[in-house]
Amino acid sequence: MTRQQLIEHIFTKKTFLCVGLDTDIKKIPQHLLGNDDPIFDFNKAIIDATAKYCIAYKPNLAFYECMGTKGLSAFERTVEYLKETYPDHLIIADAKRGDIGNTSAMYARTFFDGYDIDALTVAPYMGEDSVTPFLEYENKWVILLALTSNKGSHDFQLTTDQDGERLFEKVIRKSQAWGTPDNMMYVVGATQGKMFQDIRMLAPDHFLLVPGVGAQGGSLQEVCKYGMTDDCGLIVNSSRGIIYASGDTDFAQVAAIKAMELQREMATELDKVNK
Ligand SMILES: O=C(O)c1cc(=O)[nH]c(=O)n1[C@@H]1O[C@H](COP(=O)(O)O)[C@@H](O)[C@H]1O
Repeated sequence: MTRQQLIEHIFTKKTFLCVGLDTDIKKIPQHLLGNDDPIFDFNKAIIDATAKYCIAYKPNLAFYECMGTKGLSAFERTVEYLKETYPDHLIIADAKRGDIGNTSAMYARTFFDGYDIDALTVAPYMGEDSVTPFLEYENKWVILLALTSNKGSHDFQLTTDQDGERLFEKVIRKSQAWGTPDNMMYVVGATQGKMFQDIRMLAPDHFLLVPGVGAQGGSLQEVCKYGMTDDCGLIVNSSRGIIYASGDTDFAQVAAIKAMELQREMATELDKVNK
């Protein structure tokens, strides 16, 4: 999906919501557990219920890989279902990959050739040659970790070098020589509040993938106030806050309500942008 297509979907549907498919067999409703593929059935119901309120889905690979071949098969079926039924939705594989160049090339082949997924989260800390193999694919996106939502983001990302530059700033500054706003986004946690201002000074045009609203307590209003651009420039993810809002037979309806609530707030924010 191109940047222009992504922007069009956002302004047409009046949403920049990404629903996180962090599907945990221990958390899905009991009544699905007797099915042949409960993880896929759960995902399908969530997708059908929320598709009109979002522009992206983000399955996190950890939740599938921990179940071995069954989990990977559920992941593959979910991706196939999305591509067949909702081809306009961006699919983000949240795998946080990155390794020496020839190994990164294998990860890129897996996600961009094999699964034909639109976007992949990538860790930047092994440097340029660990990231560039992912950038060789047309109309695919690398989403580089910049300033994450968790407490541990203070351990390294917020530390300063002798010139006063923070590590996340160095990541954003240097990586702009590798990719462009047409093929690279940055992860910035919704919990980072005013830090979005600093990010926008360095990356005024890049899309930001913003996890951390809902279960982690980040504020959508604050993210929009400091991070939104004329092109929106934001994809805001919520996983647990939507998919586990009910643990009962009504889980999909309740997920739809939660997604709709976020979509309405997003529509209000998008109305403030001159487009
Ligand atoms: O890369 C990510 O998506 C990510 C980065 C980050 O800084 N924080 C973060 O929570 N995530 C992911 O975003 C999702 C957040 O899930 P919830 O907290 O349940 O909405 C999980 O899949 C996390 O792995």
